[in-house]
Amino acid sequence: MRTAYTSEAIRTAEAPLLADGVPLMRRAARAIAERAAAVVSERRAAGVNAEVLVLVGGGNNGGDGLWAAYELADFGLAPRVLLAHEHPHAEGLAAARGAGVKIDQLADVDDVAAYAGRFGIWLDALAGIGLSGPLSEPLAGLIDALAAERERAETFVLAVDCPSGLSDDPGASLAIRADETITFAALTPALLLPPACRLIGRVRVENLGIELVGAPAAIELGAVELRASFPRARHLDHKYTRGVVGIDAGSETYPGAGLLATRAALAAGPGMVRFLGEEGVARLIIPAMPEVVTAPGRIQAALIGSGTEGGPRIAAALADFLARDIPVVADAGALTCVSEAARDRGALILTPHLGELATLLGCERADVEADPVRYARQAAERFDAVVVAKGPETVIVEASEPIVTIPPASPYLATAGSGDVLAGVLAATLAQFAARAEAGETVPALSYQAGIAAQLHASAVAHCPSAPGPIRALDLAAGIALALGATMEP
Ligand SMILES: NC(=O)C1=CN([C@@H]2O[C@H](COP(=O)(O)OP(=O)(O)OC[C@H]3O[C@@H](n4cnc5c(N)ncnc54)[C@H](O)[C@@H]3O)[C@@H](O)[C@H]2O)[C@@H](O)CC1
Ligand SMILES: Nc1ncnc2c1ncn2[C@@H]1O[C@H](COP(=O)(O)OP(=O)(O)O)[C@@H](O)[C@H]1O
Ligand SMILES: [K+]
Repeated sequence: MRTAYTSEAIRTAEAPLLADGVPLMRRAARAIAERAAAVVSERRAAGVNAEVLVLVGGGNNGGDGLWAAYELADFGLAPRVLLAHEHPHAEGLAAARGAGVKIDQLADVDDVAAYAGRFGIWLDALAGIGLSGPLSEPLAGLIDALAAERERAETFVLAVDCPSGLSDDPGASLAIRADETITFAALTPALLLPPACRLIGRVRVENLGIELVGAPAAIELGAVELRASFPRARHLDHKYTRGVVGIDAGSETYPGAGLLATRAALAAGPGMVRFLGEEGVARLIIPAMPEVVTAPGRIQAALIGSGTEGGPRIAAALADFLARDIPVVADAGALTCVSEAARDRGALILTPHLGELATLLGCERADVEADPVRYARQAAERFDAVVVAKGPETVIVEASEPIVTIPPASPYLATAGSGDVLAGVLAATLAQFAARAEAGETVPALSYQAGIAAQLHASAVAHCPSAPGPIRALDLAAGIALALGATMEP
């Protein structure tokens, strides 16, 4: 599991070490310089420009850069420094000067893009976790110019702590895209969450002995958590203790969604799947999946809406499910039926893709794509719900819990029916955790459970016969059972 902490939490954790005089900056600089030296060697071997420019801002991030320049000079690599601030870190500057590093002032440079473009490697140490508020000038203009030049010249960028401009806010986008980021203490939310996480390249965390305390701001669940947390059948289980899921999905227009969601729910291993949707869809499901039960009865979690366009019947069925005080996944058409007022009811889990999230909030899709976390948070608050925002990255928001995401999944998941499969897996997963909770066991938060389900969905791709190529949703549904089986191997 990867975790991200706010810059405030990181500062708090650093404070006692700094008070004890632990040389954190020197350690950070050493790690950066070692990695930069390795990049120099690789580029020299490839016969490409390996001249190093260190971009230095006014805070301790710039201090890291100056000390890294000192170390690089010590390695005999003759880096150059561009000071973007009038008052850079004094000790770092003295050390770099003392080591013979050539230093330029931004004010003396006519065309900064042309100047920086002469170097093959940039160390971006303009700003780190000390950034407060939106970027102001002259830093904003400098980053903008260098971000464009970097794409033109195919410079290798090594970000110090974070691409300058990104720390806490994953919606920030003004930054120089990095090939690699070396971050200290811990990841910050922007390094883990979209869209900022797309700008950081390969990331390594140099902990420097800094111990973070308290809950992280965001977590990334992966294969390890899927294996460790997914409920397994036990000797004394019967079908009701394994979890029963109710599904109302599919319609005359989109019957396939009902089939896919039901097939995926079965594959995710609950004790029973009850199909409670339209009769016409049930008539297709039963011959294909005879283990599905159509009789009403007890359920421990529900899915409603995949393959429907909402409307009064879905709205009433959603209200019925919620009145049972069980977790209810509202997908696709059911998203048009959720109301802000609902209280005293079971947990509501919304699974919008980014277009549906925009519709739900009455805003533009482009705005949601530019900052999915912010809008998922808004929806979670407004509808008192857990929001699973689907897209190139999955972002799951629940009040008072860390934001949950999963590692990058195959883009072939972007295929019709893939969301129906996720909805089925999610409801079946929630039913299994709910059954455990009923038995008195402590279970993780719903957002964590949903993250486990999303990871199972993503893992199923590798079990499709056509993987790593394009997949079809029906194979994905079958792949769920195979993925789950693989995680249960001893
Ligand atoms: N606390 C420590 O001693 C350690 C800190 N480290 C480094 O220090 C960094 C944090 O240092 P600082 O707290 O000095 O802060 P930073 O160096 O990250 O940022 C401060 C600089 O950004 C500018 N700035 C802030 N907000 C701005 C805005 N909205 N628009 C434009 N410019 C803005 C400030 O004028 C200042 O020049 C970390 O990211 C890390 O790189 C590491 O050396 C490890 C130890
Ligand atoms: N580019 C991508 N990379 C990885 N996963 C993606 C990408 N685009 C979409 N997905 C995933 O594919 C699924 C698509 O769901 P959805 O849009 O509801 O599809 P549908 O309604 O057609 O079934 C979601 O789980 C989403 O996170
Ligand atoms: K930086």
